[in-house]
Amino acid sequence: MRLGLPWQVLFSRLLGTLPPKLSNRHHKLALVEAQRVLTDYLHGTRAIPFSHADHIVSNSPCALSAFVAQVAVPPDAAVADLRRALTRFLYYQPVDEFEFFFESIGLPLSSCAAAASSRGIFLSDDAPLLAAVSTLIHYGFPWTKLGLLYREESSIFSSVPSCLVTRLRALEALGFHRICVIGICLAFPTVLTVDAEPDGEIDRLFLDLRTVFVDFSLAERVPDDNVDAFVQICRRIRVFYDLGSSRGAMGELMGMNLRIFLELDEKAIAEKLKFFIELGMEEEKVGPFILGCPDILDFDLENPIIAMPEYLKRVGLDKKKVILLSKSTSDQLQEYFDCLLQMGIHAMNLSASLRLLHLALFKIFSPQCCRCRLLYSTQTIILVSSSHEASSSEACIEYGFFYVINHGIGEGIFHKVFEESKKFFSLPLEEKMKLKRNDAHRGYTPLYAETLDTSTEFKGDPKESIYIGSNSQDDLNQWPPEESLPLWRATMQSYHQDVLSVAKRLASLIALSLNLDDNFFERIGAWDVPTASVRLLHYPGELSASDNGKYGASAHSDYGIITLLVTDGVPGLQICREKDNYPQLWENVHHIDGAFIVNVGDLLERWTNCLFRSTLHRVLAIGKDRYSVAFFLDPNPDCLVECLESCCSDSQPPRFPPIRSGDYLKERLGKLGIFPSSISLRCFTSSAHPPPPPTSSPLCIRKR
Ligand SMILES: O=C(O)CCC(=O)C(=O)O
Ligand SMILES: [Fe+2]
Repeated sequence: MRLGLPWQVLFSRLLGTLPPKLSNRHHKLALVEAQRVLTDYLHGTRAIPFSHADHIVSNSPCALSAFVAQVAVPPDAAVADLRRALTRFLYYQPVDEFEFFFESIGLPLSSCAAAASSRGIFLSDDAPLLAAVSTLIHYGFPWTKLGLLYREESSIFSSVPSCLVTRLRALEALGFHRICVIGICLAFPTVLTVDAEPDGEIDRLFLDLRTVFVDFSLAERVPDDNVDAFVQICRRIRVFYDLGSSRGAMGELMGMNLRIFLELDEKAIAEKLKFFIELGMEEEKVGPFILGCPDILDFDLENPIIAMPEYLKRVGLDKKKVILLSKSTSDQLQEYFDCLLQMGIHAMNLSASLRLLHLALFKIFSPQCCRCRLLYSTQTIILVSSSHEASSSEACIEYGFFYVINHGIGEGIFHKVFEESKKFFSLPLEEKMKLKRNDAHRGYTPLYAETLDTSTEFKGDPKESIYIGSNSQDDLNQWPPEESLPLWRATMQSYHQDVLSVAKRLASLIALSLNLDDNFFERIGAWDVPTASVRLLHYPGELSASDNGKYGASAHSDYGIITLLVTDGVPGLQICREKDNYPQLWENVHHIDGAFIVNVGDLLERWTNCLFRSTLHRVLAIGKDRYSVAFFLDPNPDCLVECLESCCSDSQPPRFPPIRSGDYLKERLGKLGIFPSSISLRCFTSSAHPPPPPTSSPLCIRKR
């Protein structure tokens, strides 16, 4: 039976003071002596291992004070008398050892009372608990943190030690070092309670943690003896799962946002997640959403005051326009604002603008949304299904990169293309080389055969690819033998046809956004000779030592009108918005299932006099196999590319002379050095290409 604490002691604890039995000096002395006496008692009399006894007593100051308070000693007693009195007291009135134990492992008084209610008072009566504690301490768990495990999963302390060891070793086998394992267990105590089932909750959690700590090298960013830092990081990760994110689906997004887990406050992260949940966003989507546009975490969501220009910037207005508007009168501002409202940003009360702003953000992911802008990140989403010319032009101006969803191509089709692509790239090299890229620019390019950034000292990008040109010039294409890949040809032809139609619709939207007719490109004959190609790419995960410092695809901009890219979800694609800045700032382009990542090519940049930006991009080699499928839409070689009237003025004269698309592409591809300069450009399209030639080139009088 447990002995209750005397009421005076309980009362004094509540008040945080002790009965004034001893003078201050004596009280301190008594505490030191009590610590010694109790440690000896627990070890010598109660047979607790010495190091445990020491941890227990030296980490339980409250229980120790309460103990001293019960012992009647004359205020001027000598040390020897003090010791004798304490020892005698213990002899007649044994202490509740659990109270000391729970306090020492970091559990508050209230929880230790509850936890101890069903136990006796002697720790040695609970052999499984002592065995579990020994196992954990022996592994390296800090004594004072064991409470984190007990509070959540007290069953750990009745587990068979060999099971605990097996679970700890299983974590090590996944590539986590010991301190990292301890951090994971302290933040996710359940992992010590059951073995991971394949594809079960714990297995999927490990998958994410492995991606973050090992693949994205988070573990290397933390001193390897700092358990607290690992616990904190894991607790920040856990916030996402506790608030609805799916285990097993978050690793890469988390890996791309290491800053959040290294720096931000756990509570602040939780508040941001809850903010969107309260707005009505599905819990499962909130985590990916925030990690997809992490700037949100730096923004004060609770503060309802936001300046109008700031607001306009955040709803996606071009910065230059905002600066102009900031100089306008408040009436003009209001007028402009009303105009924005009519464009679909919802009727709003200014004081509630922030809330609505986030509603607008949230809508991006809601299926019924009619207008989509992702306001905080590099990403803009356009729905192709209705006319969104305003958004498409802002996306092209601001970033040169944006996403397109609701384009009508089902994920099943992407899946098939990736499946066939993987089959092709896994053929023996000699088979693939039989389809080596021909003069019509169709066929296979092996690893290292191309360097997109010709200025780099590293030659040969570690990627392989195959081009498939338009169906109408099918005779120029090169197909793998039907016996080895029976579905290949039909899959690629049908994909080509589907994406061509999306790309043309997108080009119409772009034309509309430039105040041109939606059939502008048709009218000028840009599509007369179909010059569009699908390019399947494979970046091998295993790289050789000589690949050190190389990018899967080195920095480049694409040549043509637009590129529509889909990836298998493995990260790596990055863009640099200001290529002339030093150091260059590279931003990740995240994967969105089923969305095309679209970027503007150099010819569209020339057409628009640099209003639309052909953004520098590259692919990191992250040591993982990566597959992507690009679709390049270019104008027919005879098409004249000259500055659009709507894009120049007296103050903004044309920056580039008019040029035939074919001549431009020929010049650029010539610089790649992979084609004889005499080849006809009629039959091939542009592709991923090296960075622009030096400004001395007549073809490229770039200003940005
Ligand atoms: O693989 C990717 O994500 C990008 C490929 C690319 O930029 C290109 O082929 O031009
Ligand atoms: Fe590219």
